[in-house]
Amino acid sequence: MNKVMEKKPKASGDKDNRVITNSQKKPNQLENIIEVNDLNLWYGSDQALYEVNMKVPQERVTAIIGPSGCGKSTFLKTLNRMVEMVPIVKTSGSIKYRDQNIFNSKFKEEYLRTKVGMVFQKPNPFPKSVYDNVAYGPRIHGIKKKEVLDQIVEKSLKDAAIWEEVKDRLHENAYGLSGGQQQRVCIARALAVEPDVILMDEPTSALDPISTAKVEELVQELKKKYSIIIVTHNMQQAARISDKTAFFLNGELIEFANTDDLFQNPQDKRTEDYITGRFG
Ligand SMILES: Nc1ncnc2c1ncn2[C@@H]1O[C@H](COP(=O)(O)OP(=O)(O)OP(=O)(O)O)[C@@H](O)[C@H]1O
Repeated sequence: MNKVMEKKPKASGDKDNRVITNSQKKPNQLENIIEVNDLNLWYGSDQALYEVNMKVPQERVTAIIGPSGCGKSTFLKTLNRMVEMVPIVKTSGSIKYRDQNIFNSKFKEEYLRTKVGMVFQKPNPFPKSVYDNVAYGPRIHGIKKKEVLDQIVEKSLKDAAIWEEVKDRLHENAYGLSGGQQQRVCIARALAVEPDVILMDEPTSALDPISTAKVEELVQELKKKYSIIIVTHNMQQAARISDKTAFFLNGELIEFANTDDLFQNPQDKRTEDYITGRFG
């Protein structure tokens, strides 16, 4: 049974390869928007997550790191129950979103998906105009008035830092945009239904360095209003943009701490080995 390590000062260790972070935040002082308690998950008879406990702070960036196959994406997709689209999935434990257990039968999945939005690894705009991509969710929620939709589209595109680039191309197909622009349109699409939490599954892994930098900057802006949980293979990225970092290994949450602490003073030898590049 895995419990996250308690923080204690560490005497020594090889720090040569460690990632240096610049976050000065104190996320522990914030309210937690999501609380995961004793979460286990199985794909059929194969267990993929073991007794995960995590409190996700509000309006901060939480990074999920760990080697391939350790359960990062599974964990992320469990937070909005998208993982249950795989019919053989079973879970135990609880995940509370604003103090309500999302596994409770009374908790509406559509509401959860609105409040806990998701952005995927590869930009996946619909084969529609930029405008229709962003207006898609609000229209499903019954908003029909053009002026209201216009406002939502503009605000969402502005919040996703893509408005200036697309304001004259709103009615062109989103497929005509660059990959980085498409990803920000997808972020705008997620924002248009007013989520609280945005799950990002390696959102920059298909992007070039300039587009990656823009999305990273955007994440820093978005955390003023949203809570962000981001899976990344890139430890430098986790160190640059996150306030808290969770290290997963073989389906267990090995360590969850303020990003500075996790990278500079890991409490578990496995975390230290991973962040110093000894495996993974
Ligand atoms: N749809 C599925 N059906 C069965 N097993 C699955 C399914 N999706 C993932 N798994 C298994 O669950 C475990 C965790 O996979 P997951 O994709 O969550 O890891 P990950 O850390 O996100 O990996 P990566 O970094 O390579 O994307 C792996 O053993 C994987 O084979």
